[in-house]
Amino acid sequence: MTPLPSKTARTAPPDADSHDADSHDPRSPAPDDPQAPHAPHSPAPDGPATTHASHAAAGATAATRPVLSVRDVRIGHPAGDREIVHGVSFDLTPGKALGIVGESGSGKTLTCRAALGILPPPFEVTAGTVEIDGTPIAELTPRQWTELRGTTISAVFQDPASYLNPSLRVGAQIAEVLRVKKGLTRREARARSVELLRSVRLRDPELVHGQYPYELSGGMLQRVLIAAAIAAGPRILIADEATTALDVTVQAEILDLLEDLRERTGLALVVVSHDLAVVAQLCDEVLVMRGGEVVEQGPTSQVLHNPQHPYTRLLIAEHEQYGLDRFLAPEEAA
Ligand SMILES: Nc1ncnc2c1ncn2[C@@H]1O[C@H](COP(=O)(O)OP(=O)(O)OP(=O)(O)O)[C@@H](O)[C@H]1O
Repeated sequence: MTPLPSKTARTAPPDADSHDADSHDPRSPAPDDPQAPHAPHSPAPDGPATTHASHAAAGATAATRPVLSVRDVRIGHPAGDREIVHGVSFDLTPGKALGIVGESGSGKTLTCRAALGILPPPFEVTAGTVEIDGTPIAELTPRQWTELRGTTISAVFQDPASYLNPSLRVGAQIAEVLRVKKGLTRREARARSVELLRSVRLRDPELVHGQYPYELSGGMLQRVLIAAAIAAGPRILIADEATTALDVTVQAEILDLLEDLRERTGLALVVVSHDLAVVAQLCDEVLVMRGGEVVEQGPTSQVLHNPQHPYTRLLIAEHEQYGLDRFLAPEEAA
């Protein structure tokens, strides 16, 4: 657990540049075309404790129109008749951040993977819809997915080393994203990838650009992966336990970086973390999962200060042992 000040108490230095930089795990395999069936949204009969306000489509402006909309998504193994995630709904508008917390195995990662169209077989979205920019992802062709990934939606997962090609210099891997996704020339891509490495606050970006993954620490690799993930200027970034393996100082720097991107570029964030401190710092809204169910959902300060579900209270109680009050702003600590 990482005691950190709340997002209202932190300010991010405006030095990072990235929004028209780029994208996604350069080595990640092109996922299959998600042909998951989808059904019209219907409210869960016994839904979570929630203060989540759904967006009225009519009259929504660009700023209030969700870039990512998840509607009662259920994930399971159709052949085995086994449902793992029992209905998740949220809307994410530009510049907003949603935190997903909950116990191990509660379905956080599968929910993210469903939104990215990369559910591991044999799992499928068995009901509900995911829309990116108003388009149901179940209708996307593989080619459309290829275009969207990195440029509209991108992701950073734990264990960055497994997402980078060990035999290629890291700069070349970011440059490749820029060439493929942004059509930059080799020279432009190199310059831009150095800029990106600088934007994620790597101290000697020129040097790092020419290094191989094995030459970098875990924190440096995670920054490289973030640089790759934002290189094509995505509008949505899913960070799944992206800072979990890092030491406290590096974690704080990366959270600052994400917050900065969100504020400066309108990047919409989904942050999966077991750490309520991370969510308190970054997220406007939080969704609490347990056993594949959303047990509580609402504005972060409200959920953390006035939890309605016993499991949320338990999570908070566990964190309080580590000083929850230290990462909540005084005015929030009602
Ligand atoms: N590739 C897979 N093959 C088989 N089962 C899987 C796979 N991925 C996830 N599961 C199962 O699906 C359930 C939900 O997993 P998921 O990874 O979404 O949980 P999580 O909340 O992200 O957990 P954690 O916090 O430990 O990462 C778990 O029971 C898990 O064992």
